[in-house]
Amino acid sequence: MTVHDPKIIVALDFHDAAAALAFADKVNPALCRLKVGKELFTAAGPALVEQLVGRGYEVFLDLKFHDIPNTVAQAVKVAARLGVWMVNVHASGGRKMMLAARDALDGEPNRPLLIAVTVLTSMDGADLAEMGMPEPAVQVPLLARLALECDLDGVVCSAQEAFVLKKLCGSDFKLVTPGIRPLGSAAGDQSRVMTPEAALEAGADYLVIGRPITQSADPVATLQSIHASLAAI
Ligand SMILES: O=C(O)c1cc(=O)[nH]c(=O)n1[C@@H]1O[C@H](COP(=O)(O)O)[C@@H](O)[C@H]1O
Repeated sequence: MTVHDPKIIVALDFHDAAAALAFADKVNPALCRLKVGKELFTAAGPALVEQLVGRGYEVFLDLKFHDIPNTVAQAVKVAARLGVWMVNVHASGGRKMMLAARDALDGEPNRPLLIAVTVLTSMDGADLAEMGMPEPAVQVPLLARLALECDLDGVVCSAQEAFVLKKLCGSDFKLVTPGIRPLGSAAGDQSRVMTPEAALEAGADYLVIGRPITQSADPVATLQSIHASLAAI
């Protein structure tokens, strides 16, 4: 199956480069984009990212930078030079941090999309309340507006917030949604979940899916069946 501009970003949450490359060899860049997060990056580092880019994949480097503005700005600049397609920061790092990150990417010949994590999809209202924050339905739009004002390209949010955010932030503002669970798959540590079909219908631009694909007995068949379910939408 070949998909133009695949909406699925597979989270390569593997322990080592060999497992990640074995997965990358089974699929292809027309079928999915790939995400390298903290586990795999800590194990395999920038060399693995460059290998995936070299194989033609659009890579989302998900290191969720959250630090003082200068540190984050320099980190996203280095990420851009790895040739990644997308990189993220935490919106809760604030306006000055996001503006510094955005400015740092100006002039980079291969500027990746810069997006901000709003509220992690593992968190619910009770988690936020004990940190003195309002519920996701309030906090996510607030952080998404801030990211938009900082001229970021989009946010990471739950698909549960996608419909509201598309109206609030406009159709060009990318909504990247983890916490995607096909019917019947375990939620695990995710709280704000949605099926792939409902997420796309709600306005999500990209669906981040990890364990339901990578831990499936036949990951390629699972990926293709999710694509088939999306094709009708
Ligand atoms: O930035 C992310 O990618 C991210 C943000 C978020 O709010 N929630 C979230 O689950 N993620 C990532 O998305 C992936 C979800 O994986 P699964 O829960 O296995 O589908 C993981 O790699 C997470 O690190």
